[in-house]
Amino acid sequence: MSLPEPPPLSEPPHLPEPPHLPEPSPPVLALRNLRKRFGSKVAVEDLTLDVPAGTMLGLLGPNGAGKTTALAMTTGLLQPDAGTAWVLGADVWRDPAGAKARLGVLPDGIRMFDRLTGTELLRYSGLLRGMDETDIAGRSAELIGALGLADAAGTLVVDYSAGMKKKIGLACALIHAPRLLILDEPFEAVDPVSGETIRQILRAFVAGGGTVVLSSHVMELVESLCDRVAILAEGRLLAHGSLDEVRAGMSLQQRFLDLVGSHDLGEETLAWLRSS
Ligand SMILES: Nc1ncnc2c1ncn2[C@@H]1O[C@H](COP(=O)(O)OP(=O)(O)OP(=O)(O)O)[C@@H](O)[C@H]1O
Repeated sequence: MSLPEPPPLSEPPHLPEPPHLPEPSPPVLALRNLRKRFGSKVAVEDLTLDVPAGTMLGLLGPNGAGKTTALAMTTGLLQPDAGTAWVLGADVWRDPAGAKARLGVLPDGIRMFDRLTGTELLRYSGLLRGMDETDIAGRSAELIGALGLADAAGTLVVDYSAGMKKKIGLACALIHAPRLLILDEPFEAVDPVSGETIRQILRAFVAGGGTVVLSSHVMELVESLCDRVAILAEGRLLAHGSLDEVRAGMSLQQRFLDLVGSHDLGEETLAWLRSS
């Protein structure tokens, strides 16, 4: 007996081509398992973090959380006990020149060559970066003007106020137009007018494709300026991601307190301070 012919197989339905998704670009900053101890004190433990291009990340944490230690390991200022840091694919510890060429750094408690004037310090920074004199002169004048330091350009940096030192340090970090800025408390001691100028500079830098990592204790500042947040406490990363992911529907302040813990003072604490 002959079997009936099987029905002809229908043509597979024509599926539309999947949309072409761009390859995700590699992170500008990649930290892997960074660790630093000072004696028995764990300053940073197993820190792993990616910072994508064109973003501004706010690094938050209570005093002593490990922020400065983490940023110092990231910028080649402090040798980690373990782990690695890459800046645009360059290993900060194996290829320091490659990494630092793309990096602008404002360290905390900077020891600057403060027997130079502001203009001389900027020129020195530019020369260190291999810039030519004409570019240095043009960019220095622009940075000094933008940061409100024109009247102090010829003054020795040792005679600058804390806020002025912060601003000339920021100018030194910017002069070679880096791709990644790492700024440890850039707004500390800076007056509100200069603070607004710095915000504008950083926003324009990111809009132009640059990437910023900054540490701060000011939640409102991070909330209004940064699109990514990382929270560190006792050397460990408690949360990181986009601002909305980290906030999880709360204010950043509340989320921070929930994560790191707050402590209410009891009625009797410092009772002697009350005058009545
Ligand atoms: N050179 C050092 N020697 C010994 N301990 C250190 C050293 N540097 C930092 N530490 C310790 O490591 C821990 C992390 O300090 P770090 O300065 O990184 O914190 P931070 O988050 O930047 O603090 P802050 O917000 O107060 O500036 C602290 O307990 C600190 O005492």
